[in-house]
Amino acid sequence: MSLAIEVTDLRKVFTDRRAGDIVAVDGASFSVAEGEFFGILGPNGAGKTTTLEIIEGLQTPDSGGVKVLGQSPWPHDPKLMRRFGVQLQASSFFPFLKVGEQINAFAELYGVGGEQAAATLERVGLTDKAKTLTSKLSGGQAQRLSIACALVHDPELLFLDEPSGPLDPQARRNLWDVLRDINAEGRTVVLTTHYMEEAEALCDRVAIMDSGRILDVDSPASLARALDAPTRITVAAGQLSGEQRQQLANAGDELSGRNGAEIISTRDPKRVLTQLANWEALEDLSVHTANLEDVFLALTGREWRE
Ligand SMILES: Nc1ncnc2c1ncn2[C@@H]1O[C@H](COP(=O)(O)OP(=O)(O)OP(=O)(O)O)[C@@H](O)[C@H]1O
Repeated sequence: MSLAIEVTDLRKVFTDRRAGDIVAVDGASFSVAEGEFFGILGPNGAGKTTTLEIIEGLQTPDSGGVKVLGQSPWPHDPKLMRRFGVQLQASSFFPFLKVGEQINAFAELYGVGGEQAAATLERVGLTDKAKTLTSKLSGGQAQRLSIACALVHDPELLFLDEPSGPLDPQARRNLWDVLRDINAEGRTVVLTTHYMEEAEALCDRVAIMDSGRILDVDSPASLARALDAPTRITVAAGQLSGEQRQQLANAGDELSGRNGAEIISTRDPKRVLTQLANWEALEDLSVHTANLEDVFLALTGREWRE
């Protein structure tokens, strides 16, 4: 397996006149395989952007090492920089340029022809917006244009910082489809996010970051499985008789109640679901298996807040 990125014991401290030293990145190490969809997931201020910008060569670390496609990102090597794309914030577009002009400007910057610019616009579904001013795009369209600009020179590796930050759920899902396709073409994609759902939906592996540290790295499913947490089955309260509740407890299930709901924590969800169906106690049924939120809670002792 070839590595697209290797990060070793990275550390970056900012000195703030008021707050003093802020350790933004505190000994972070991880690697990303070629072709992988990799996420850095963490709450606000975790150090995600700083880590990403160091990898991109936009910031230098105080200590530690980074290799991108086998090379250090500093000092800048134009040959290396051509091999990756960095999604700029949509707000950094020139507001008086039309969509087509904006992507052509990027294409020219990279010495890429207009045909490739048009194909990239098509790729993100913006061909019919080529003559629209960038300032008139919706949030989702602007995000897709910023991805097109980062892709126009056909890079092997794409970096995205909070790509779906301001988007509504539908626009976010459209963007996820675009990102999945980009990764399916064989490109490595690295993104930062504070949306658990986004990390779960897109990433092969996720680095969970908090207070500058990488707490764990694995696939979302493996991280959740490692918790070995019971499945929580919830139904509306008042549907189970005392005898039925006792039967569940005798089988080792834990019962609790909250907000008019009966919560059954079990190691044997199949049996419990069969029992509930037999007892016709399925009103407001929901089944919760451990997810990244539970992983974060287990790793930090804090609830996840988006
Ligand atoms: N240039 C800077 N000067 C001083 N402090 C900084 C600077 N850049 C980042 N920080 C601080 O470093 C810490 C990590 O910031 P960073 O932006 O990397 O986190 P993040 O996980 O990307 O958060 P967010 O999702 O809010 O962008 C924060 O406490 C932030 O305030």
